[in-house]
Amino acid sequence: MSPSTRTSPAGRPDPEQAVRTAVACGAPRHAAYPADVNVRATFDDTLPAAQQPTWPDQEALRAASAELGSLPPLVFAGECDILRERLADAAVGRAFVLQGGDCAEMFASATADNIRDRVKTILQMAAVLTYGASTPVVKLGRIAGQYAKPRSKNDETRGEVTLPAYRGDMVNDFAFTPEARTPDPQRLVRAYHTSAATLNLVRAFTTGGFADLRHVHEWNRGFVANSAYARYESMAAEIDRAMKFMLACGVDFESTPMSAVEFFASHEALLLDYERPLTRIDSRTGNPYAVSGHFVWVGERTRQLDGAHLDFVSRIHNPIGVKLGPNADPDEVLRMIEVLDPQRTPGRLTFITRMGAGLVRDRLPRLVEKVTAEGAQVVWVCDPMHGNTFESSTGYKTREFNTIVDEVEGFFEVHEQLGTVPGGVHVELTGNDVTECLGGSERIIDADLEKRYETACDPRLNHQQSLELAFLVAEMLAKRSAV
Ligand SMILES: O=C[C@H](O)[C@H](O)COP(=O)(O)O
Ligand SMILES: C=C(OP(=O)(O)O)C(=O)O
Ligand SMILES: [Mn+2]
Repeated sequence: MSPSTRTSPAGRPDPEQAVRTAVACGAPRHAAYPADVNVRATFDDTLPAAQQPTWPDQEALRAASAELGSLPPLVFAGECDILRERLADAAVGRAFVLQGGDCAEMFASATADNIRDRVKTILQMAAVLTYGASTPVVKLGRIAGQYAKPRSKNDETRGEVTLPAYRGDMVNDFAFTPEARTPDPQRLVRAYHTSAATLNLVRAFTTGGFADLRHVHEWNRGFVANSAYARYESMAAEIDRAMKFMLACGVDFESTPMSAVEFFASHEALLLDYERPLTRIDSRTGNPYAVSGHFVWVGERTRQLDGAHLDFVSRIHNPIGVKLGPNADPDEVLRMIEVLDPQRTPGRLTFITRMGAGLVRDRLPRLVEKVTAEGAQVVWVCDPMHGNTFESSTGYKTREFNTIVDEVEGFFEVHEQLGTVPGGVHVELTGNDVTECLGGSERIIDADLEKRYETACDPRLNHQQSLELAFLVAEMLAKRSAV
């Protein structure tokens, strides 16, 4: 029997063998996947993968992986292609990206109210940013898949007790008991189903009338009606006039994009035991896509050039991101571009920089200069959260609102000086009135943090702080488009 016709024990053509044969015959890597093959077979399992859990039960892991491999995709490859086109616009300043949501989603928090309030917050921010930027805003949730966390320590100690660190609901439970902290592969399957339910509701909210710009604008007027936010009243009034102008011109507010908006799902592609079985061949093109979300990114702790995460995202055709911290080496970043975007496909690659407010003006320019000189047209997105985390005097992991704003300002200044495009912002936020980040016009102080500190990992901007940030970023954008 020739290798290409060898059959699996079930009597069907052996897909893994077909892939091996195609690769051996010199087929390019992406063309090597026959259309009905689960591409898992082709990932390089020998590469080091940082930040993976130690699953105690390998048999249970195999079962969970097989189950994930048989479940339908959460997103359609065609939607990922549309997002890539939107991101291509953001790379050249014809759109602006707003990426936001929880640091760590939790199964128990995937309720209708929580999902609605998060979507509502993002829609409100997007409306303000659209006005400031005078361009469409690409709405990208950290949602429906953000269930795995990299950690700086493997263990957590409380008093005399040391247990494995919480690594996200996809891996273990936040409760501090040995049972809860033991990684359980069935959680991978639960993450899939919770993501499916979340995405279903997100799609309903964003296409079923909830996102009508007239409602969104009314919510924003409610926000500025609070005297704490009076300084944003003039921009809200300008938007009001613009809305009335559109109405007078006969703009149909029932139609797309005034009422049904595009909303995309993203998360960190951290857990390869989740991402690999959820990678599928697009029947239209024969190309592999991660179908766990429209956009996935590789985090600061897992972006090693010879590591399994960059290898994974190099093989999928989704638009992808890589986080870059203050120690990112410009030459390393150029090599990343070669691996991840060899064809220089517009919208394919986003760099999400998280330098810290104190370093952004010093460290970002050399990266942007080198990448630009190379001719790569990436999207530059500012994550002003992850470089600005510290422990409060009361022992909470927190961030200061003004420092977050300062990093975004630094990001805009750098791009202004270099004549390059600030393509978007990436924030950890919730629609709830939590007290996790300090400051903002509500003046949250250290002593407030204990009142509603609900995050399972990093501190999020609450609803009001998120809107306030949107108004401030809109002002920065408006200043830019005015010159
Ligand atoms: O977003 C995630 C955190 O920054 C990351 O998980 C590290 O957090 P840790 O230092 O609490 O482990
Ligand atoms: C872990 C995260 O970020 P980073 O990889 O930038 O630290 C995150 O986005 O939650
Ligand atoms: Mn985080």
